[in-house]
Amino acid sequence: MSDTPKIVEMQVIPVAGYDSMLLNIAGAHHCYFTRILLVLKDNAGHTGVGEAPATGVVLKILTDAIPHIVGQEIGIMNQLVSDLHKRDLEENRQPKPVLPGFRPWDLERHHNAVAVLETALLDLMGQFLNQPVAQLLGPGKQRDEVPVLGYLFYIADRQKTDLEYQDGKRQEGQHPWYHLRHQEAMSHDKVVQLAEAAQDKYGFKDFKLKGGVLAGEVEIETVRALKKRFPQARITVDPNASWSLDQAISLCKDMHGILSYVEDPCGAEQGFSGRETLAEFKRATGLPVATNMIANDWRQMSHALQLNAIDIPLADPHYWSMRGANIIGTLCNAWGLTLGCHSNNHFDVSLAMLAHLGAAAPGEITPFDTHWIWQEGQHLTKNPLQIKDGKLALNELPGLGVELDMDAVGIAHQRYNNLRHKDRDDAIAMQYLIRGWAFDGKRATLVR
Ligand SMILES: O=C([O-])C(=O)C[C@H](O)[C@@H](O)C(=O)[O-]
Ligand SMILES: [Mg+2]
Repeated sequence: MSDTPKIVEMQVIPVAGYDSMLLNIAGAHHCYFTRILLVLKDNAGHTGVGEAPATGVVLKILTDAIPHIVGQEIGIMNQLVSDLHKRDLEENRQPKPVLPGFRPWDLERHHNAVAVLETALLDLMGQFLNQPVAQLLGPGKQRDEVPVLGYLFYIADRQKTDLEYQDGKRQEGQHPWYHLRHQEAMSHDKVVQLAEAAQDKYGFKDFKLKGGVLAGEVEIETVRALKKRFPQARITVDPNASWSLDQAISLCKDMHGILSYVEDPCGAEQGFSGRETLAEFKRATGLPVATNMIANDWRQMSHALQLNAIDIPLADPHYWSMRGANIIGTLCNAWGLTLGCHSNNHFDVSLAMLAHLGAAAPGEITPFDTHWIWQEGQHLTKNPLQIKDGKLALNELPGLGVELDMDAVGIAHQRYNNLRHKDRDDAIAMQYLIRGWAFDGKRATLVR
């Protein structure tokens, strides 16, 4: 009946890259971060790719899916994606226990497999139709360039560990960013210095500070220092819901004109859900609220919207999926909200995913999060997109516009295979700084 290319091969390739000792509520980033590449080949000679965070669960779901995908036509991509979604739902039907070690990204895991399959299929479909993925989403391509923000972290002293962090040794003619991103940065001045280097290298107009690390008052001072140095910038802080509602209100109520919006300042407490406390925070401070913690699927989103708890959903295509996140963008545009995008450490396939998502978002968007500046230089594709002038510009190619560099993929895959800990666990590096350190979503990482 139909005549679209058939999928002839599906590969699930876990890969690892280097990271800096970035601090967040869950601890310190390990010297390695891990991702999964999903690679589909069709009988028209095209290769479709997607990237997702690497976890054993997602690897298994994808590997189990191979016999269901190979041999199918890309023309039934919607059905292939929804069948995986249904199988995924079956597996996740049992309510998940909320464990004491439950970290922000644990919420998202089981959606990653569906999202990465959809991305690789969209990439194939785009190549078949000779159109960029952005043209296949919702209203089609709305812009050629997508604004991204400078995502800043406090950085711990890697020399207190025996882990294999890169030292970022200064090299003749190299931009200072490549050195600074590996060095300790725990003071306001050091974070401002990081922002200056990132701004100089990538042209950022806006910044986000990852909080939940030091006392809230100290983090707010860092925000003030950033705003003083970059008065035109939109600045936000994200303590990943570690502040109490009262604390969040008292820290932020006088920050109008300094904080443009606040990301997950507080969360569930005393019998109230995070959606309820964010709604109260918004009413009490009048500051716009962004989230990647309490509106991560349609049911959560409906509660968040009914409570008027959020202004900026950070719709990450790695768990909303490209099309799901695009629908959030459409909803934002129609309802007076603003689309943003969450990220985790990622390679350059994900960078292209963010670019296409942003390019297809109708209306105004807030600059997207991306961790790419911490990884830039470790590409897995030929000619990765560049952040210039604080923006990601789409290339002219169809699909996602990426071509894997299989030598680089092979090295990153070998690196993954050699790892003892393959799933993200920020407690490992953190325990070098504080013996026996354990995650507590309500206590800043270093306030122990
Ligand atoms: O906005 C966020 O919550 C994030 O970017 C989540 C990430 O996992 C971040 O906390 C990190 O990289 O440590
Ligand atoms: Mg966040």
